[in-house]
Amino acid sequence: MQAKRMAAERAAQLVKDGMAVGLGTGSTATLAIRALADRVAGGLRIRATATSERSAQMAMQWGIPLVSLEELERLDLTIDGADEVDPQWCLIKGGGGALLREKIVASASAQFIVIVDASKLVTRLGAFPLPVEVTPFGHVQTLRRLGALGCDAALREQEGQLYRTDNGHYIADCRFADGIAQPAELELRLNAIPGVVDNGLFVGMASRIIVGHEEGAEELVR
Ligand SMILES: O=C[C@H](O)[C@H](O)[C@H](O)COP(=O)(O)O
Repeated sequence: MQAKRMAAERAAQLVKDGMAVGLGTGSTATLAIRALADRVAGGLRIRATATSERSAQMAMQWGIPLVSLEELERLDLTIDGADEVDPQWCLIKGGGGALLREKIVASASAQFIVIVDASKLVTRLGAFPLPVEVTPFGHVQTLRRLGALGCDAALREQEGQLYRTDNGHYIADCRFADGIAQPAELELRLNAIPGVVDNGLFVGMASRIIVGHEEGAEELVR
């Protein structure tokens, strides 16, 4: 947790007065929301929009002024975690089920700051099952077509029920036995399947990657 905190606190320092900020989802993003809340309590003036109901709840509780994405022309910066980061800065996200809103918010941001601990750095994506958000309608067909792309696709469950995202969809966690060789191509192929709303591959989106360690944080250089 300390390493995640180091990355989160470094990212929170990048936020300047007057910025519109996207708040990510997950344990690392939560630490960034906390760090930002402390800065807001100290006088920083920002407007923020959240990538999940959970993050919105925390931000509200901790005194960060929230607006809907629709009220913002653009975002200056979004801070979010990731499940895997490869050497080309391609990401897998969605372990917490928030990938769709995360991708919408990140793509509306001038800067997308990714915060991770070193355990998230991989040479090839795919040891972490790729989350794909699918519509409940037709999901059996959709999963079949996902499987035809060479993965084992299983619907995510939570407490014995099918997991539902904040958008009311299911998540199919897709395991590719040999990992993901071509993330950019796979992202497009997945999204071309009817019934797929979006997938957790984030390609060419990260502006900065901050890696936390026990004693500090470093920025990856490309
Ligand atoms: O849907 C969740 C997000 O993509 C998270 O940012 C991702 O799963 C990383 O979460 P954590 O910081 O808890 O490892």
